[in-house]
Amino acid sequence: MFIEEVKAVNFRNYQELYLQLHPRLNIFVGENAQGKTNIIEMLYLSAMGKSFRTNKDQELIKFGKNQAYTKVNVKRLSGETLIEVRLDTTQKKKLKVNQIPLTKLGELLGNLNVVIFAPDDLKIVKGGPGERRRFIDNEICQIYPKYYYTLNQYNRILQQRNKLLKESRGRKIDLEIWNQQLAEAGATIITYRKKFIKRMGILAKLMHRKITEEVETLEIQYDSNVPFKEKDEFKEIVDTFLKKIGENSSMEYRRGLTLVGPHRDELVFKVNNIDVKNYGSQGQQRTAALSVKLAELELIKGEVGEYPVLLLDDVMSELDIKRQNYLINNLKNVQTFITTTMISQLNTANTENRRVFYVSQGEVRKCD
Ligand SMILES: Nc1ncnc2c1ncn2[C@@H]1O[C@H](COP(=O)(O)OP(=O)(O)OP(=O)(O)O)[C@@H](O)[C@H]1O
Repeated sequence: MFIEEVKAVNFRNYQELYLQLHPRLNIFVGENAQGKTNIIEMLYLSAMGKSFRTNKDQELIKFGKNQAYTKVNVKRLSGETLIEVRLDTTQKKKLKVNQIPLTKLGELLGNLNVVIFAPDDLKIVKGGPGERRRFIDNEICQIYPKYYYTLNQYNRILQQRNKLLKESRGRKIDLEIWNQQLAEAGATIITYRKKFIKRMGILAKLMHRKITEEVETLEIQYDSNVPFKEKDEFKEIVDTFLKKIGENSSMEYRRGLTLVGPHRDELVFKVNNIDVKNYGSQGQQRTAALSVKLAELELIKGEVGEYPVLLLDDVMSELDIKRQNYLINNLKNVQTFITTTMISQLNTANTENRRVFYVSQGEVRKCD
């Protein structure tokens, strides 16, 4: 799939933006703080219904304005999809796909698939477990939109259960119904994560071998808080979940908190058998994160039948020339957006296969 056209009004520092894009490589060049990332953010918003930089939609509206509007045309094997987002300082955002208003954010997911790699993505490897869970959940949502509802449902049950535990002030209360609900929603999440992480691990390992020229081996391990066995299916995971709740019950009452479930899952990245979060070099951490992102391209293609769009925000300067070239020259069938401050950093052998845009103070000019 690829994005053919983009339109935006009063989005961040753009009063009006209209772009016709290259189906393969689009490079946005400009000095700092000119609006390059804002374009990536707008594309991400069209895919995910939210920004990757802020949870506050208001921040996306141009200073001094009350509304913002974005529109992207996506060409897919199945035809064309038009995605519109309307933001308002006084109302909830409105989403439309092919001119039909959506009632839930979840309905947007899957219309435009994107993979983003931004400087912050180093957190996937370097950050806390919450960052890794958020990353995995976002990826699964894109491929299986139903997962989004399960996550919401799980979080609602978790909140309610935590509230009851807190209010009980250490006294035993009847939580049986809540335990069952938590275990079922939780086991659904674990089943999705288990399947996804296994496939992602195989692909990321392959990518990582290529990028490191066969020198290093990446392994990704799903360290679930509910200790399932490899062969376990949903039913067995529910049973293990309930058993673990039973074992931790006294502690839960004491602490007034749910201690069992996928909200405490962890993901471990190992390079040549060493935990890269704690012992890896910066370069190893970055390469591990990049491999995961490239694996996602293949994963999404496997599920939806075509490559997603790749958004590379300001990452080129962090990579050595070999790795930059790998990204630019080996992703031939993937529409890629790159932001950079220096075009000379990029070695794009085939100049016909790309479009370069200069970005300056919220204005974009196409070059060559
Ligand atoms: N809501 C807003 N309204 C108007 N301008 C905004 C808004 N939000 C951010 N900006 C402006 O957008 C600019 C930042 O844009 P962006 O983050 O895309 O920069 P960039 O070109 O990617 O820079 P860098 O190379 O430093 O990453 C800043 O000038 C900022 O003041």
